[in-house]
Amino acid sequence: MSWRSALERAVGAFREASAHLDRAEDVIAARSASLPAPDASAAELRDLCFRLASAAAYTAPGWLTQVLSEVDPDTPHRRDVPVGPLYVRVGTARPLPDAHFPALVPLLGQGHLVIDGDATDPVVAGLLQSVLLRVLASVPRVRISLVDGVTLGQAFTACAPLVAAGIVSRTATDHIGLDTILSEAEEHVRDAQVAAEGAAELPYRLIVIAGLPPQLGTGTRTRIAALAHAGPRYRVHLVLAGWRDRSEHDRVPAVDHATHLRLAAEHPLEEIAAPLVLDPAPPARLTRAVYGRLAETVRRESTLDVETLLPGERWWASSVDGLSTVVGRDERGPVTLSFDDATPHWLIGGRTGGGKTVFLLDVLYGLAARYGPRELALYLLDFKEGVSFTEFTPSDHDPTWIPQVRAVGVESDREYGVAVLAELRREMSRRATAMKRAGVTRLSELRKRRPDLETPRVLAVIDEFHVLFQGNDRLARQAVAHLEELARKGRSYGVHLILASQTISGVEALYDKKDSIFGQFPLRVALPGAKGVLDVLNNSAETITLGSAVVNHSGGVAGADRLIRFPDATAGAEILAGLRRELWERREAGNAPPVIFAGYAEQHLDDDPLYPSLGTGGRRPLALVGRSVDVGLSTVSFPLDPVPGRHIAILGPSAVGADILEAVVRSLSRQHAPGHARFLLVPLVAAADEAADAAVAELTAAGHDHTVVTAAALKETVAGLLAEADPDRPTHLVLFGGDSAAPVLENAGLADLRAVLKQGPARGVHVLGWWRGLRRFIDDLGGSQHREDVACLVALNLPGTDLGGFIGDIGLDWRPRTNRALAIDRHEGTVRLCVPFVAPGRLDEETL
Ligand SMILES: Nc1ncnc2c1ncn2[C@@H]1O[C@H](COP(=O)(O)OP(=O)(O)OP(=O)(O)O)[C@@H](O)[C@H]1O
Repeated sequence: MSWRSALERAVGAFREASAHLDRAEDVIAARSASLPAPDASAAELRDLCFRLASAAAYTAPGWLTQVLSEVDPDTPHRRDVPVGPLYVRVGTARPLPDAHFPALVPLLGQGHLVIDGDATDPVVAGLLQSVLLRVLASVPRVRISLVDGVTLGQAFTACAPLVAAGIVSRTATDHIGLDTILSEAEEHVRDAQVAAEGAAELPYRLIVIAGLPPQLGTGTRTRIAALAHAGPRYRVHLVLAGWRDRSEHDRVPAVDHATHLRLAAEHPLEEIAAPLVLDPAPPARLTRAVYGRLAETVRRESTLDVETLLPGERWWASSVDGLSTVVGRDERGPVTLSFDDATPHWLIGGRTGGGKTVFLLDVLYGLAARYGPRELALYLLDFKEGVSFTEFTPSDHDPTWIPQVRAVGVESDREYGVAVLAELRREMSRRATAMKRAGVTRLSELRKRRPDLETPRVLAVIDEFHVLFQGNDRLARQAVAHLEELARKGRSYGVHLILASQTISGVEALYDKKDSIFGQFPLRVALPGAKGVLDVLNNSAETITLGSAVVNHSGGVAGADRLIRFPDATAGAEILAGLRRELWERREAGNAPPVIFAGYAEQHLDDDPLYPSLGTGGRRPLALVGRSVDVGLSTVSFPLDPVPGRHIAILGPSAVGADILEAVVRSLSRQHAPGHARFLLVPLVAAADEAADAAVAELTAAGHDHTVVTAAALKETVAGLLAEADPDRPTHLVLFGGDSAAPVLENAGLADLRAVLKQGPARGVHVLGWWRGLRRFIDDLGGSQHREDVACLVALNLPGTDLGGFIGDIGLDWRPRTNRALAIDRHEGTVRLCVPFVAPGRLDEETL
């Protein structure tokens, strides 16, 4: 609000208040002037009552003073906040049986109502319900807290629709609930004391206590009295029933600014010297109608549309000083959160179904609409089953993508997560080097000095990040090391993280550090059911509902919370599809679609980016076996050159072994001109027949010199291999089931095979085989001391310890799993986790 409108509003409030004062003075003057003398006639008293009733209707208009049993349930509730203090009717004063006027008490903006009886007395329960209805129907956005320590919440059962709509919190029925409410109110007062806004900007807060919970200490009663003393100035008010001395020695403290209602007294309100009939509970029909409408209005007004998060103009923002986006709204309006020096990384928590994915989508679309690809690069990683981030990638029905997204991992392996973190670290190093060369110390300076360098802010989102640390193994240690480095240095290099999880309390690996890595995550977002995201003493996320979040900029400490609501991005699917297309159409030429790593997906040779580019004439033909689990999903291949050991052994009983061998043959087929290489295909086991047939078909179609060698002819073929070899015309001996070769080769044939393994590559002969068992393979080699004879290995479902023992790496961390293989090149010293090439549909049949 501008200072001018604030001033105008204050002047208006002042005028209205002084008008109230004038009116009140008139009423008092009229009343004292016309107070009946002891012998005054009943007619005069009736006239006075009439005038007091008119004054009351004027002072407390509409819902505040009407007789509720006479109000039409369709009467609308008030939509604008009334200016000036509020009086509420509590009953009817009856100086004569036929003369009466409404009895009002000052409440909001003024003081409190204190009643000695509690809600176990139906008269008090009825009165409380009537006061509550009057206030709720008259004052929009009033914050109400309910306490009923005497009838287990029964006094407020009519409020259920309001609780469901989040207008009032669930009734507290014990001293713990009461303590929480008092703490919130005290915090409200403390915040208000230091807030820049005047108290008139604050929402009203009304605490209605239907009766104090049993075993309430004097401490709590003192707190209530203190709140009553300080509250009205900051718009905190109480309706306090059951406030009476317990005994002569156990007295309740005095409550300042209070109007006291003493039920048993001759004149229950001492300000009105007349008998008083308290208002009964409002008709249930009326309460239902009003509360139902209120709940509906709040729901409608608080339903946020994802469009409200998007800027009017796309890609206008610069990320030099950070990234900011609107994530939702609170009672003061839109809430913007940032990635900058103060809050470089965010930690988000929430139970399954608590809205984490939706919140992340809100953030990502908000950022993608504001910052173009030169300002922002996104890496999105999800470890759980689901489709969280796939909507940013092209699909069959929507070929568009979000141009800022570099890589998306869905149902990712931990190795993929570590690869992404490693890539981000490399990016930090590149930036550090560029900054040194440019002689600057800040990324913003680098961007100014070297506009030619692309240095967008990088945001990596890791959903269910705790999975990275499951296992407490080598991988977990790598993840911790990467994360620590990124968390500590990221802000200096424009690299930011969002870690999201159901809980962070289980991630001990990150707590074990001297200073917890989470200290680098000052911005916390707690969604419903979040555990460990806020400080242990901060329980504000415990009661929030779906669609809301507690945002805390101070590492989750109590007192620094902001309750926001955020829209359901999935409900705005059409808007977001439109936005995606719009951003996609704006992309620059050369903007590549994101690399997608879907953990569950098969990899096919035909879809490999390298495969179509393979041609004849290369110096070292590449045998393609799969795609690496790294950020770019690079192709895993073994170069087949004349160096000893350049043979390939695929090891493990999984039928995927045959598919890999087929991919090897097909990829080599592309790199030889017909007649320039020889393929000898040996189908030895039924499990490989399909793959062997497909390989034969491929070689036939390509016009290659190839022969299908039967088991019976294998011995003779192997015996002649070296003699017939021609280094300029390579020979590939392809064993589809190498484990079945030994019986047909017999000792002499095995000796020939071993000679081929030793001397073959130099003469252009390479053995490519699938052995279903490691033992058999080692025997065929002539013992593990000959393991160097086959330098290229693809391990499938072999126990990690057996494999580690064979390759001489006892620390090898290999846990066989479906759709994964370990590609080992002993010459290059690489061990790469990969998704092997399979025949389409293979995984439907494959189980480990
Ligand atoms: N702001 C919101 N308003 C209304 N509904 C919401 C909101 N946010 C989420 N929801 C609804 O809650 C459900 C769960 O949301 P979401 O998928 O984001 O949860 P999650 O925490 O990611 O769960 P999981 O971890 O199981 O994937 C969805 O059906 C979604 O429509």
